[in-house]
Amino acid sequence: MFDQIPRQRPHTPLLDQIDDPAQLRALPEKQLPQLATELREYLLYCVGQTGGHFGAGLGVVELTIALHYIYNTPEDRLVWDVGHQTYPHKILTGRREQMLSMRQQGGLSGFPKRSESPYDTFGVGHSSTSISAALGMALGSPDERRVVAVIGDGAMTAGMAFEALNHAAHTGRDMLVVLNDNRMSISKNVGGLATYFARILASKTYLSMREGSRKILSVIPKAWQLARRTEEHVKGMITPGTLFEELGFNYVGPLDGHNMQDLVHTLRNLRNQRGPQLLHIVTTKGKGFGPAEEDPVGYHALNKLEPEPKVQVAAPETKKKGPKYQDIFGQWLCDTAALDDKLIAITPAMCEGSGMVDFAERFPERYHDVAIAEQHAVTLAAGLACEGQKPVVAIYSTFLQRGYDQMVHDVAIQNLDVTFAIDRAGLVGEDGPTHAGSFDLTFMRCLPNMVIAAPSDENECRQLLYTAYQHKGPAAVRYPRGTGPGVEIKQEMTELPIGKARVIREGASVAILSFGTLLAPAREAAERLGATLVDMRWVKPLDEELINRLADSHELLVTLEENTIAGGAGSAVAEYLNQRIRPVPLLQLGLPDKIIEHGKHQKLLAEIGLDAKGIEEQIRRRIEAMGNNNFNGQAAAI
Ligand SMILES: Cc1ncc(C[n+]2csc(CCOP(=O)(O)OP(=O)(O)O)c2C)c(N)n1
Ligand SMILES: CC(=O)[C@@H](O)[C@H](O)COP(=O)(O)O
Ligand SMILES: [Mg+2]
Repeated sequence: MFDQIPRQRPHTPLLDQIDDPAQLRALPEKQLPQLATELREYLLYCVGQTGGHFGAGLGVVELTIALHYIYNTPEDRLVWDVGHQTYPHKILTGRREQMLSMRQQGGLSGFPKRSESPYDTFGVGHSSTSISAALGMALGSPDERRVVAVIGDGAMTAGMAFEALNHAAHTGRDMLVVLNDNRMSISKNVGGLATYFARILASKTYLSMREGSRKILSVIPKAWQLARRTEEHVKGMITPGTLFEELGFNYVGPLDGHNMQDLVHTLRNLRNQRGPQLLHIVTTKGKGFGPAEEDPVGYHALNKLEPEPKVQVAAPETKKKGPKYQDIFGQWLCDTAALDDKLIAITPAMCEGSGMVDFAERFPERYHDVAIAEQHAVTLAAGLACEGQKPVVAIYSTFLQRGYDQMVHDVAIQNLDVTFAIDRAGLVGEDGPTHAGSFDLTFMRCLPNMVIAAPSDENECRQLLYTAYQHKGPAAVRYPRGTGPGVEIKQEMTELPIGKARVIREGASVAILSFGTLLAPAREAAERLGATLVDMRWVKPLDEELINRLADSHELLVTLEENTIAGGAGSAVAEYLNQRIRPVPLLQLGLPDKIIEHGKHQKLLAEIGLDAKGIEEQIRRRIEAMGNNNFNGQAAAI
């Protein structure tokens, strides 16, 4: 057990010999526990240096070694669910010396990524895709290939996982699903499935008998079939794997997921079993690092350790960071719930990240963590709205993609009073493209009945959340990961006019129409260009009266959004301008139509021209392209 995160690279002589799993498979089995110790210590050191996902990887150190030891990876396919637990996998598959580049621009992705390694068989990041992908690989491969999906108890709560289990059983294809049950999602895992798993683990009779039989089994593999027949006779008494058995899987478990010998022997047996197999292992999230075992929520992810101070110096007065947008939402939620008992808040397993811990504690009867079930979260809200409640769905932009049909079919078409608080809108930095909220303005803007707000700062976020909540119909407010520019937040909540923008500065020739939090860099660019600057506030409905006025009095309109340009807020303005008799040149700035890899958020924005300098430069290039003689405006002269 480690209780400190090593700040110097630990001595790992055995691990240093493993540059690929073939070298791992050449080790005598008795050396595997030592390898696990070294791998765990190296993982602690690396994540201490870089930050990133932490507890989940510690929990699968033994499993990762056993899987690569028994399966002929990458020929045999190993598909990880979510993928936040794959740092040990990356270390063992040739990337040990690249780990200090984790989640940095140009460095390793924090999730499996096909372009990064042949051992990363499937790109993940969103949960519950592993069984589907693994089955697809199995059906698309020669029979002799073995395919394994590793899915957590949290990811197993998503409907998609059961869609895949259902089909896998139908096909009867040989495959293994390893259910890594640590009783944790990011928060504690919730729901009937979690309770069911807990009952299995608590069934002492089952465990002692199975433990006993497995002890025999592990040394006499041939007895495996005999014991299974024996077990059939007692199955009536004990129902640990019933759920999966009834779905057509052969259930094996629960197994101690940190017992290397059991894992190796059981996987060796299972590798040769025909048909769909499910191995249920029990692990501890954060295993081997005391503080993470004690606080698996807090150690789900880790910021990189501050370098140890050479000498104790008073920390310089650094600018106090403002609150995170998630906490502005959480505060608004509690304040509004105190005023309106019809408010019910829903999160699909992202309580902490959505800023809802306080709300959950203060209003437990009006708080629903529905587990990893975004589709259900949205339609649950629709059902609540049918009964006159005022549900608020707190959801990351990227995860809302999973509940889009429900947003269309169950909320927008029925014009139900559901408020969507959409966090992580825009680029999210180190989590990369699987987690970026790049598309929500595009996929929501086309829905009838929706109103969509894009606040530009912390106070606007609070006021627009209040306004959207008061609106009697489907309403969305999208805001980014992290903190804002640090404006004063008015406690008083005011209902703002829907579809009305606010002019920030009057200029000439160029008018910048900013949608959301890029208003800060836009302000700098506008001042340098002498341009008009507008905080549009609403993507839908647009402030058409103002757009007309600006189009009549400026030579170039510029839209700005941290959403894909394709179909985004700027496209809404373009569609509106197309109706005018006198056209006006329009420049749409936003996320380009390409995958933007992981890296520091501000650096990524600068690279795509969405920092102040880039915005100004893109506008100047457009002015030049218009031909300065056609452009009499002041901006051309600067
Ligand atoms: C569709 C989707 N929703 C939410 C998340 C956020 N998320 C990342 S990890 C995680 C918990 C996963 O729990 P589990 O599968 O049990 O893995 P563990 O962290 O316990 O190893 C969640 C909710 C996600 N990645 N994908
Ligand atoms: C793996 C996963 O999907 C979550 O852990 C996600 O990375 C959380 O993102 P935030 O750090 O923005 O809450
Ligand atoms: Mg879990």
